[in-house]
Amino acid sequence: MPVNPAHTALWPAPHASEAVDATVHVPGSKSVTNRALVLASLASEPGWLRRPLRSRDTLLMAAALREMGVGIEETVSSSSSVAAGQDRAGEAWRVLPAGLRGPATVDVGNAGTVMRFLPPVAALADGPIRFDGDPRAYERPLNGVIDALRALGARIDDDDRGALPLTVHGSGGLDGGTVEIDASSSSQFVSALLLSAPRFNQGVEVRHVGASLPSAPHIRMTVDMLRAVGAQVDSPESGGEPNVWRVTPGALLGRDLTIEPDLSNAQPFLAAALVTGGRVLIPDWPAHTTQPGDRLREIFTEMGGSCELADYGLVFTGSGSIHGIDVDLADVGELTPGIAAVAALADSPSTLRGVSHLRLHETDRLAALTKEINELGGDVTETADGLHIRPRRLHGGIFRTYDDHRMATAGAIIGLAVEGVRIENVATTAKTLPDFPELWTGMLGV
Ligand SMILES: O=C(O)C1=C[C@@H](OP(=O)(O)O)[C@@H](O)[C@H](O)C1
Ligand SMILES: C=C(OP(=O)(O)O)C(=O)O
Repeated sequence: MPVNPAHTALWPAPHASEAVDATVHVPGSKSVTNRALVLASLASEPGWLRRPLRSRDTLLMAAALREMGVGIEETVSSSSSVAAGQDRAGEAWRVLPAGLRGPATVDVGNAGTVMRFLPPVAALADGPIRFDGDPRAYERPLNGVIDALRALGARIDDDDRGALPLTVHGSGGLDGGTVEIDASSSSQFVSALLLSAPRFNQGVEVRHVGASLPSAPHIRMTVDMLRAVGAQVDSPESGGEPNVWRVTPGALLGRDLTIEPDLSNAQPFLAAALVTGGRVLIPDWPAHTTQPGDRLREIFTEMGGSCELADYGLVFTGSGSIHGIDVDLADVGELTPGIAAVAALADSPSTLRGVSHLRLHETDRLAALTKEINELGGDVTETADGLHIRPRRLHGGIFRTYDDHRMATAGAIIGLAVEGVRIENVATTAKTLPDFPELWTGMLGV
């Protein structure tokens, strides 16, 4: 876990001297925004994304699609068809699909969604598309996407490591068909193949053959969003075979979609209510969603809070007590850092299971959480598939983030309860939540 010397600035994490009582408007979902951008780019007519997330991961996605020829216009919507309040930020993206073409170069940064969702799009383009990214992106698994695309008819040059950098030699179309993949290291392999599949000549049948499959809600999000733009998809949830998805070839509709708030990015704010015995309202929390962050209502309730979901949003209230939890997080792995931070402050031990694949996320999250919480006096041990966390009295110190946005927000949660926590490179939250420091201090009224 190398530390980037350019990112050693220290941010004094605010300590909460009283219970928080705040309303926090959380920006749009990364996962929904980046799927919506891909689907709108593959559609046969223009579409709108309203309240898109503007963060490093989504701006990289938009830039990459533009590089391949798609028009993505920034608009301040004054359309009378937009319901009052729908466009609070006054911002939307109008997506104008066009013939996809190379040569082009895509910078994936360290965005799993960009590095996995776009090679299948590139296979549909006419011309070579080169993919490159952050050093960490070279270490993140991509073999499931590369091998599957080759099996479906694509020509790809890589260095045989099954990872970045690589060039997809698009030939203007892809045969498609049936493919077996092992997606145990990332659900994004499945999502990637499904998202572009309506444009493959034969569509696709994806058969996952690995031992386990993380992040099932994210695959359901892919299936739901495909269906919402007119794709025909068979999935295990709709009565199909387990671990098999089929997408029929066909044209996609351009939609007018308002992006839901990012519920995984709501996590630190809900955690603040839990840790301080306070209350936080997150407006626009969806009544029905495939976002994994919705599981926080149940997980943080078990850890000591209570919540009320109403038309206007979610009110989450802490009780003043924080309890440990024994929980399988395989479906909701991206919530692990925030849960670990709360667990370190609880009144009993926790066991977090089912998340060995987090070792291949933005950083090795199991190692990073163990090291950083223990450096503040904690008692965390790594298991084969998660963490054991025995709460101890913590002290201040530096909390390193390893270029991982969720490490930064985890450190901020601990800082609420522990004086003198300083977070290295809080700016790394720009990956999915550039406004995090302002939202955090705004919530605390400091
Ligand atoms: O499809 C998506 O939008 C995501 C899927 C998950 O990836 P993994 O299955 O690789 O964990 C999740 O952790 C990531 O933050 C977003
Ligand atoms: C794992 C994550 O991101 P990515 O989309 O880069 O995989 C995350 O946001 O927690």
